[in-house]
Amino acid sequence: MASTKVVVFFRNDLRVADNYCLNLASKEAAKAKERGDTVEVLPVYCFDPRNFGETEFGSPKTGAYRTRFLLECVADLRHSLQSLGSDLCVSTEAPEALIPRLLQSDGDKRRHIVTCQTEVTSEEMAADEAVERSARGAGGGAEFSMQRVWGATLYHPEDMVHSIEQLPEVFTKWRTQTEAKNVPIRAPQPAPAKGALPLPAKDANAAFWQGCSAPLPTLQDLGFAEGETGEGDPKGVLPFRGGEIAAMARLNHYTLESDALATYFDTRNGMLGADYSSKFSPWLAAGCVSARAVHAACKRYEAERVANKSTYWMTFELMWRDYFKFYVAKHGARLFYPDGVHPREGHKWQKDFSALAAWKEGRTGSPLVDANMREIAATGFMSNRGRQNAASYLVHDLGLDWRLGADHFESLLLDYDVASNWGNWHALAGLQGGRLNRFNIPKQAHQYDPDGAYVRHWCPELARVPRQHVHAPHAMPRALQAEVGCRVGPGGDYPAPQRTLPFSASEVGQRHGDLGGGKRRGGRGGRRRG
Ligand SMILES: Cc1cc2nc3c(=O)[nH]c(=O)nc-3n(C[C@H](O)[C@H](O)[C@H](O)COP(=O)(O)OP(=O)(O)OC[C@H]3O[C@@H](n4cnc5c(N)ncnc54)[C@H](O)[C@@H]3O)c2cc1C
Repeated sequence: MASTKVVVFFRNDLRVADNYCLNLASKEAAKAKERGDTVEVLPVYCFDPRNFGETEFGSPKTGAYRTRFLLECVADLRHSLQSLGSDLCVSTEAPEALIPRLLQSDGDKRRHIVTCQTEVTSEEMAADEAVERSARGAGGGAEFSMQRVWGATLYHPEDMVHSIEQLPEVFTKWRTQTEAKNVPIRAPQPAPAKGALPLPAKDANAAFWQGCSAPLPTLQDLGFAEGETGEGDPKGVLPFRGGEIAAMARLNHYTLESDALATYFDTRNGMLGADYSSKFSPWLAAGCVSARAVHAACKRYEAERVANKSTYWMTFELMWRDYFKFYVAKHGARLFYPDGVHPREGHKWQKDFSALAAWKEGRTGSPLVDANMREIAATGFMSNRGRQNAASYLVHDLGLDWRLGADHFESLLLDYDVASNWGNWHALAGLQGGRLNRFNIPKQAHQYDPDGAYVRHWCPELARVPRQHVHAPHAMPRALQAEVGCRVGPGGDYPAPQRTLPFSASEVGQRHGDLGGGKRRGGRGGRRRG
């Protein structure tokens, strides 16, 4: 009798519903059974040591908040797989070390399949190439195939107007083409049926069973200090919990339970509270929910409640997420320019580490930037409005290397996604062509935090600063500073503003006109007010 083994190598697709690799495995298992083969489906998750070291700029590659969230996602996935009659083998080894051991077996006629979600970024691609090399050699003559399945986006590349190689360089062009041609969004698929993912016999495949009975690592096993829990400050927008069940609860909350989706267009530039935006991003990034499942929930909401600009806008935002994935897939790697020199502009980015430290710690003297930087440091989350401003400040006001900012976000963000993070930073740094998106921070602060409620939330030293000074406390007379308990400057309660680069003549129009208004993105055609 022949034997088939299918390894499902999970990474950023930590769910059972609408999981293309699990569906592939269940189909392969059904075919093998039909042929009369013995068949094993071996779901695997590795806390890959490469993800728990340091980045090349010296930040923890995966900070404590995201690690805690990830541990919850993996625990939830294991539980869901068990309820389908399957299990999850967990390891702290690199996948290319573990997976070959799962494939070792006796007998002559063997088929080995390793399936994983297609990745488009360098480190992830290198990891699955290493798995492919080691797994191919492991079976001692077994027939081997590595099956990468596209699953991370709303649109499938095969359905698009153009191939990824021909992706328009500008988001708006891609979006309008996609909408004009009515490119279909595939329907989400259900989880495999109970029993569709057969496990090995209990006395076979010891390496697999060992990984299934292994408890999940703790934060300390993954290198975090004693006492580090990865829990964010309760002042954060939401107590994010990892896993598919929590993702579904949030999806239901934002749509049918609270009707927040119906006003999303008007609230999406907020910074305080749970429902100004969907907060789907951490679950999307870990793959606890697919973009297609979010889209399907929005369509259901439209059918049952209301269809308006807000309900459309959620799909619009998911298209941004898609676009960055496709853009990175087209251009490759992390869009790094190794010496910091952009080939088009010959611009040399600065590396002023004391200014960088002040930005990271939220003591730049610009309250909007500081409040946002303190929020991300305390919780692992920051609103889109905050990210746009904090990034613009680092790049255009301080003139620092954009990669230092992207690296810091990579370390801290709960929703870190390689393409969305590096793609947004790259765009904000003005490296995707077209107009430079420099934000006028004081103007943004007055527009999006008119009463200073947000900056006071994260900068308690501004608590008693009057509304008219809250975004520029340094401009308060000394007597008023003393009266409200906020002395500005060295040795005081709040820092004086850092020295920032002047706006150039060509930016003045943007500063006072263009950039004060709607939510914008980098790149030509980035205007966003509908
Ligand atoms: C410098 C910078 C770095 C960023 N890094 C990341 C990141 O690592 N991971 C990440 O998911 N998003 C990133 N974003 C995009 C955006 O800020 C977040 O997706 C959003 O704030 C998450 O909150 P939400 O789920 O409530 O968003 P909502 O406003 O509710 O949007 C719904 C979904 O649309 C997608 N989306 C919205 N805006 C964008 C965008 N600009 N780019 C890509 N997708 C978008 C996200 O999947 C989001 O969950 C970054 C933006 C900037 C400016």
